[in-house]
Amino acid sequence: MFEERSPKFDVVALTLAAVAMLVAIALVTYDPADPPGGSVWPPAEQVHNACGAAGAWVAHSLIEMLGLGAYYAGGSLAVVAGLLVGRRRIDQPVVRTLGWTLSLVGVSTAAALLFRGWSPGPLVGAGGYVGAMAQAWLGANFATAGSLLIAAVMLVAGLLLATDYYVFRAAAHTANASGKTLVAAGKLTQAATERLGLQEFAAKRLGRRTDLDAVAAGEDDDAEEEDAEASDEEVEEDEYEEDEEDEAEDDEDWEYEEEEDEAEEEGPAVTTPAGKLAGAAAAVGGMIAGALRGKGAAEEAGVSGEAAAVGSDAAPAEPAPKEAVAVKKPKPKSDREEILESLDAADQRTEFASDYELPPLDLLLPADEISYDQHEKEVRRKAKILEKTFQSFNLNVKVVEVETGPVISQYEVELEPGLRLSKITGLADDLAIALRAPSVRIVAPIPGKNTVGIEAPNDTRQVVRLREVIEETDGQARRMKIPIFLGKDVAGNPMVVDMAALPHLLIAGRTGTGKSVCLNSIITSILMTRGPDEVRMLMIDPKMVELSGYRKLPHLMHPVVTDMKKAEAILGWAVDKMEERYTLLARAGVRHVSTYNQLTEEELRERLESADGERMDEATWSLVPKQLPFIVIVADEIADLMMTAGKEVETHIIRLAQKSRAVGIHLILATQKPTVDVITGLIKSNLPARIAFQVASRTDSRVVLDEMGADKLLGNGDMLFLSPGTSMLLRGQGTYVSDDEITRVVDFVGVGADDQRFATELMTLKTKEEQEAVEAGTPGMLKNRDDLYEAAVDVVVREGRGSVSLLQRCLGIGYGRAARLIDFMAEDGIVGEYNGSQAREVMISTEEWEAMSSGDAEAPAAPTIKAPPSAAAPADIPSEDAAPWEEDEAEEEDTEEEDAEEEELADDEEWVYEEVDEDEEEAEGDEEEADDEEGEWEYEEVDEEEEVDEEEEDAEEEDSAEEDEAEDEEAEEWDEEDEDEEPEGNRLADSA
Ligand SMILES: Nc1ncnc2c1ncn2[C@@H]1O[C@H](COP(=O)(O)OP(=O)(O)OP(=O)(O)O)[C@@H](O)[C@H]1O
Repeated sequence: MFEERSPKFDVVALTLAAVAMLVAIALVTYDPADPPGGSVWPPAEQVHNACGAAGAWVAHSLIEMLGLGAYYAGGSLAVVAGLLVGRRRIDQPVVRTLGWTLSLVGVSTAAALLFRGWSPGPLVGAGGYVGAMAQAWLGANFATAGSLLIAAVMLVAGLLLATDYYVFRAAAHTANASGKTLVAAGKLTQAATERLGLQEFAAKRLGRRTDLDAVAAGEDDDAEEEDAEASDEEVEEDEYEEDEEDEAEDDEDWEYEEEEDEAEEEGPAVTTPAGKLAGAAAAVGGMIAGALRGKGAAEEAGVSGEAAAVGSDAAPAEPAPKEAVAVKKPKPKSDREEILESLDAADQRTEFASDYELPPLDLLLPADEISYDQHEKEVRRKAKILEKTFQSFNLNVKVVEVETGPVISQYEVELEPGLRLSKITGLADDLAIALRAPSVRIVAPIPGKNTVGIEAPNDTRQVVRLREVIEETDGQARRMKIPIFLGKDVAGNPMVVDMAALPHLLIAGRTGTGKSVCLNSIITSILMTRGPDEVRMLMIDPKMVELSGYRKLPHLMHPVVTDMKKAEAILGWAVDKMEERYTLLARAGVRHVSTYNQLTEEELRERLESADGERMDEATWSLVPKQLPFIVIVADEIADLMMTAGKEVETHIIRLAQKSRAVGIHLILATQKPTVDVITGLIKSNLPARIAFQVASRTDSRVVLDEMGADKLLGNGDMLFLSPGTSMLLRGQGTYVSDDEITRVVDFVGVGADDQRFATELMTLKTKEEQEAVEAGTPGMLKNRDDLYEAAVDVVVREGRGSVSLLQRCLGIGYGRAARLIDFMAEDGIVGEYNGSQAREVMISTEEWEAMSSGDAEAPAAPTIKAPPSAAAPADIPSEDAAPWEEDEAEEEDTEEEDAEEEELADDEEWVYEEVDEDEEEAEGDEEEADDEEGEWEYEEVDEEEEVDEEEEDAEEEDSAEEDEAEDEEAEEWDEEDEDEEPEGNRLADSA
C-alpha cells in the first residue's frame, strides 16, 4: 500500500461514499406512497423519504426494478465506496461487475421465487421486474425447484466472481471464531482454518513450514497431516486469490500514481522475495484472475498480503506469475516465535544427548527495516535506463523481470530473435556507466532460463543479518547436518548450505572484502544450531586476533592455534584421524559417520565383535567411541600456513579433501592471497566449493573460481558462491555478524577453562621440529619457539604462575612477546588454560622442567608431562583418541621411533607418488585451462569480426592467460625453492 494519498482518487471515493449513503437512506426510508410510486392510493402529498423527492424517486426506481435486490444493490454500493475510501483498488472491474450483476439477478430471482405473496413495494412481486421476468422464464422451463437452484447458483457464482471467495472466507472466519462449524464453507475449509489459521497456513505454504512438528510428533502423524494438508490446499486457493487481489489493487495504485510512465503493461515485473510468493499466489489463484492476466501485465499485480510477506524461499515453479510487483512486509510475530521455539526444540534431538543449550535467536540482531516502495521505484527506473541504453546501441532489448536482493538486483532481459549474446556481454561497462554503478555483471544466459541477467548494485545496501537468514530457512536447515547460513542471493532468497555436503570450502578475496565476517558467520551458524557433541571445531588463526574471541567455545578440540608449525601438525593429525575413522567405519560396516551415529550401542558392539571375530571385553568396549562428531577445521589464512610448511600442508589438505567427506572431517580455508602459490592447482581441485569475495584482478578470479567475475564484485560481503559439482556461480550478499553478536553468542555458549573438552591427543601433539628434537634427544623444540622461551618457562615454573606481567618484569620484554610466550606454553601443556583475571596454573614441576631442558631422553616431552585437567575428555563424551586398536599404544611406544622412521620412508615414497600425481594433474589442469581459453578465444574471435571494441577484451583475455601461465611458472619455482629449502631445514634441526 502506498503511503501517499491521491486527492483525485479520494474525491471520487468520497463522492461514491456519499451516493451510497444517500441510496441506503433512501431505500431504508422508502415509502410506497411517495410519488412516483403508484401502488398506494392516494399518493402522499408530502414526500416521506428522508432524502426527499429525489430519494423517493431513486428508491422507487430501484425497488420497482429489483425488488429486494435493490437493498443488495445499495449494500454493494456501500461496500465499493468503503473499499475506495480505504484505498483498496478493485482489479478486473469488468469481471467483478459481471459477477455482481449475476448475483444481483440471482437475488431478485430468489426473492421473487421465495416470497411469492409478499412485496416490498412493486406490484410484480418481491423481486421487482427483473425477478418477475426471470421467475416467469425459469418457471416455464425448470419449475420452482429448478428455478430456485438456478437462482442460488447465479448468486453464488456471481459472488465468487465479484469477490474472489472473500465473502465465503469471511464467513469461515466468523464461524471459526465463534467455534461453530461452518457447514456451508465445507469441512475442508474448516480443517485448515482450525489447524493453522489462515495466515499461518499461507505463510507455511509459502515456504516457511518447519518440519519440527513432524519431528516432534514422530512419523505417526504423517498420514493425518497429509489429509489435513490436502484440505489445506483448498483454503490455500482462497488465500492466494485474496493476496493476488491485494497485489493487483496495490499495483493499480502504482499505475495511478505513475501515470506518466508510458505503456505500463510492457514494464518489467519486479520480483522481491515477497513478490515471488505473490507470484505463487497468483499461480494458485488460477482461472479467475491469473488467466485474465496477460503476459507483461505486470502492473496488474500488486502488493502481496500478509501471506506473501512472510516467506521467501518458495519460488514458484512457473515463471509466469512472477509478474507481481510485490512488497515485502515484516513477518508476523507468531512465525518468529514458532521458529524460536523450534530452535529451542532442536537440542532435544535424541541422537546426541547433550547439555548444550542452543543460543536463542534474540541474541542476534533483527533484520533492518527497508522501504520496499522506494526500492521498487528505483529498480523500475533502472530497468528503463537499461532499456534506453540498449536502444542507444540500436539493440531492441526488453527488461522482462527484475529480481531484487539486499545489495544487488538482477534485471532479466529478453533478446530479440537474431541478437547475439556477445553484443550484450560486450556492453557491461557501458551499462555500468549508464547506471552510475561501479560495475555490472552479466550472467548470460541465466541458468534454466532463456533470458540474460544483468546484475547491478542497488542504491541502498541492505545488511543481511544472520537472524533473518536463519528465520527464513529454518525448515531447510533442520534437515542439514551442519547448516551454514551464507547470506542472500540476488533474488533475496536465503543461501543456506550443508557443510557436510560441500564437503570442504575455500574462501578467497582481497583484504577487507568480507572473509573474516564470512568465517564468523559460518562459525556462528554452527554455534546457533549444533552442539559440541555434534560438531567439534579446530581453529587456525595466524593473524592471532580474528578467531581469538572463540577461545571459550565448548566445541573447540584445541585452543585456537596461532603457531603455524602446530597448525601443520594438527592438519597431519586430522589426516591420521581420518584414517582411524575409516578403519572404525569399515569395522562397523557403515559408510558414513551419520550412519555410524545412528547405530545403537548393541548394534555397534555386535558389528565390531563380528568384525574382530571375538567378544569384546568391557574395558575395550568403553574405549570405542559411540558417537563420532563432525570435525570442522577453520583456517583464517592459509597463505601463512603455506609459507611455513607449504608441501606438508598441501599434502595434508589434499589427503583430507580427497577422503574425509565420509568420516565427517571438513575444511574451511580462507585466504586473502588468491594466487597460485597459495591456492595450488591440487588444493583447488580438491576443494570444489568456493566462495570468492572481491579480488584484485581477473587472474585472481580465475584462480579462485576458474572464471572471471569476482573482480567485478563490490566488496563488503558481496560474493560469488561456486557450489560443488556445478560450474554455476551464485551471487549473493554474505551474512553479517557483528562483534557484539558474536560476543553475546559466545558468552551464552562459552564455558570456563575447566569445562573445555580439548582432545588430549591434540594437546600432546608434537610439531615436526619437536618430534625431531625429541628423537634427537635435544630440547631444540624449545628454542624454536622463541629465543627466550626456555628462560620464560624457567621463570614461570620457578614462580609457579603463568603470568604475562611476570614475564615482562623478569625478562624485560613487551606485552605482546610475553603473551605469545605464555600462549606457546599453553600449547605445550606447560601452563593451563586462560583463567580470567587469575594467572595461569603451571602444569609441570621444576624437576620435570629441568629434565626437559637438560635434554634428558628419559624425561617425558613437555606436552606429555602432564596434560592439563581440561585437556582430558570427560567420561560421558567418548573420546576418539581412545579407539580400541590404540590400546596397545603404550607398549608400542618403544617401537615408535622405528615406526616413525618407517613412516617417514613411506611418506617419502608417497610424496614421490603425489609429486607425480601433482604433475599429472597440473598438466591436466593446464590443458583444461588451455581448452577453456581456446574456447573463449574462439568465441571472442567470432565477435571480433563484428565488434571492434571486443578486440580489447580479447587482448585482455590473452594477457590474463599469460599472467596465469606466468603465475603457474612462479608457483613451480616456488615449489622448487621449497623443495630446495627442505634439506636445509632438516640440517638446522639436526644441528640443533
Ligand atoms: N556481509 C557483509 N555485510 C556488510 N558489510 C560487510 C560484510 N562483510 C564485510 N563487511 C564489511 O567489510 C569490512 C571488512 O570485512 P572483513 O574484516 O571480513 O574483511 P577481510 O576480508 O577478512 O579482511 P582481512 O583479510 O584484512 O582480514 C567489515 O568490517 C564490514 O564493515
